[in-house]
Amino acid sequence: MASVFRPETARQPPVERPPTPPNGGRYKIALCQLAVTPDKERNIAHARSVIEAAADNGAQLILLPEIWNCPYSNDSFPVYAEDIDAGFEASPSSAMLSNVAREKKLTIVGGSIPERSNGHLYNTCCVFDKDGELKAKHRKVHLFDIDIPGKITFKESDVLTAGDGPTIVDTDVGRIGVGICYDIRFPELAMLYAARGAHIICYPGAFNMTTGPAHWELLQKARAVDNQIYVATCAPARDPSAGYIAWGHSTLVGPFGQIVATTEHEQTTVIAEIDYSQTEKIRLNMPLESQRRGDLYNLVDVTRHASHKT
Ligand SMILES: O=C(O)CCC(=O)C(=O)O
Repeated sequence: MASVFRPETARQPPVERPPTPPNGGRYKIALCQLAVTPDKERNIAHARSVIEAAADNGAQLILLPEIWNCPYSNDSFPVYAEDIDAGFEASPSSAMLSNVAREKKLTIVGGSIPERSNGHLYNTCCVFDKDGELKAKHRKVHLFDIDIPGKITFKESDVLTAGDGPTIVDTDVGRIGVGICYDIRFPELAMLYAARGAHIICYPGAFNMTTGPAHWELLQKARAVDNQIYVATCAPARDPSAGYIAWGHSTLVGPFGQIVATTEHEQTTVIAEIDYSQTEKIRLNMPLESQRRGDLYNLVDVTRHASHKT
């Protein structure tokens, strides 16, 4: 029996909010919109230097793009995949993130890389704490399978396996929910994170030249405003010569649905201030959580509509 959505907001008392992180929940986030090449070593070295520069500019939370260590393509995933569970020697991308997190005392939501595990490939985001410890691993739960004829066709499920759970993790900069790119299209995941007390949802992503202009900003604002929560996204920089052309536009959206900071498509780092007291204020001004009518729209009974085939 498949059941994809247990609306904790409707069925359960709200989860106790985690304590506000140090400094009243104020800190800087860096969205590192990296240029990605077919040279993995170069991508890793480049990412490291960008992260170091962001740290030197005061960032405490780093967000990287979806698939930052290789080109985004089904052909590349098996070639560049790393076995993260086999230790850092088997995963140079994770090793670098762990080292730089420890050295610079950063929380890193490490974008995503292709992961190989037990004969499967995943699109995986690793979260590191300021001691360089791997705190969580999110495997993209909704694979990007779309076909808009003449515009964009992609079928991740030809190569990748979907992850089997949401990922929420406590860090020095608060409780973070993680989704990867297409995951942002599914509001239930963001609702679940909000209900579990997340301060911010981070989505590494790589929208394209068709769905990017149509939906990228809209989806970020929707997830933020519905849940009165910070939403951060980070995309690769655009490479017009690549097989898959990314939209870029890494963005931080605040809990009122407002754009706090954003950029165009070139390689850059967006550094922006997060202030969780804003979230508290907006939730007091507009107390959606306590006004929710779970008695009217309890969505537990969705099993007959649910399908999860991977
Ligand atoms: O949802 C979209 O339009 C793009 C998603 C995507 O590019 C991805 O999941 O990698």
